[in-house]
Amino acid sequence: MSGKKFGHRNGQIPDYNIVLLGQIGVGKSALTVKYITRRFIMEYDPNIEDTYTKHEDLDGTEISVHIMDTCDKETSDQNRYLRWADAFIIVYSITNSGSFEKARGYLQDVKTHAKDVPVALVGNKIDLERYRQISKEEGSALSTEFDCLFYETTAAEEFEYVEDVFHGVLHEIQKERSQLNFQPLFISEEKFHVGHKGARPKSPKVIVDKKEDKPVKKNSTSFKLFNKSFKIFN
Ligand SMILES: Nc1nc2c(ncn2[C@@H]2O[C@H](COP(=O)(O)OP(=O)(O)OP(=O)(O)O)[C@@H](O)[C@H]2O)c(=O)[nH]1
Repeated sequence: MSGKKFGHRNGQIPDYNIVLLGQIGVGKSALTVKYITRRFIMEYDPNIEDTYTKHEDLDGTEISVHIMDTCDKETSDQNRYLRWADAFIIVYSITNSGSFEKARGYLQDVKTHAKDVPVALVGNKIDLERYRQISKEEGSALSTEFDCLFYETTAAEEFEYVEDVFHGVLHEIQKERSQLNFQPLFISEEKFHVGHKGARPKSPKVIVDKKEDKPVKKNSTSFKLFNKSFKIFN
């Protein structure tokens, strides 16, 4: 325990919210559960959308990682995650070219509606190399087009494949936040601005602590609005 930093504000452990998006069957649940439990579990109910929590040590600082494993439905409301996310992981399967096209659609949506939020494009199932339909070069080119991180991975083999993805994304969030700390914070009646970026309020969310296997409700953070605009320097 010694030498570990606990949070950065009010002694609280900082939250890192990650949303996984992608076509059904690409392995969003498998990647999430592998990251949380280090185990590969074969089957999940595709209709369940959960938020999982894991405590992490990020370069000696304790953080809470919250992962929303979405289910891909035409009717689903993007607002539930767009404003909540600190980062997105957009998953496709390297064995399914349709899922790659779907990933492109998600990249377009996220880059349009959640500008400046870190994004990683992830090609999953590289253990199934013999069924590959999307080359690494195609994946990399798409990530360059959308200026985001790129990984190929598998939930079915070593934990490190999955850990690399999540740690890369967590570091990206950390980088983004440290840049924001040096920018002026504007508070207006309408909305918050941190520098040129809109701050994302915390949505009410249900945390499923897999250790305890029961949902834990978290209160939403309330914001106090002022009549006038203030400029605060951190
Ligand atoms: N071989 C292999 N199979 C995988 C991998 N990741 C997931 N799968 C399998 O692919 C199927 C779909 O995985 P899910 O994790 O359920 O996919 P999802 O994206 O969450 O999709 P839904 O749960 O249907 O919303 C399951 O049978 C998994 O066991 C992987 O990296 N390699």
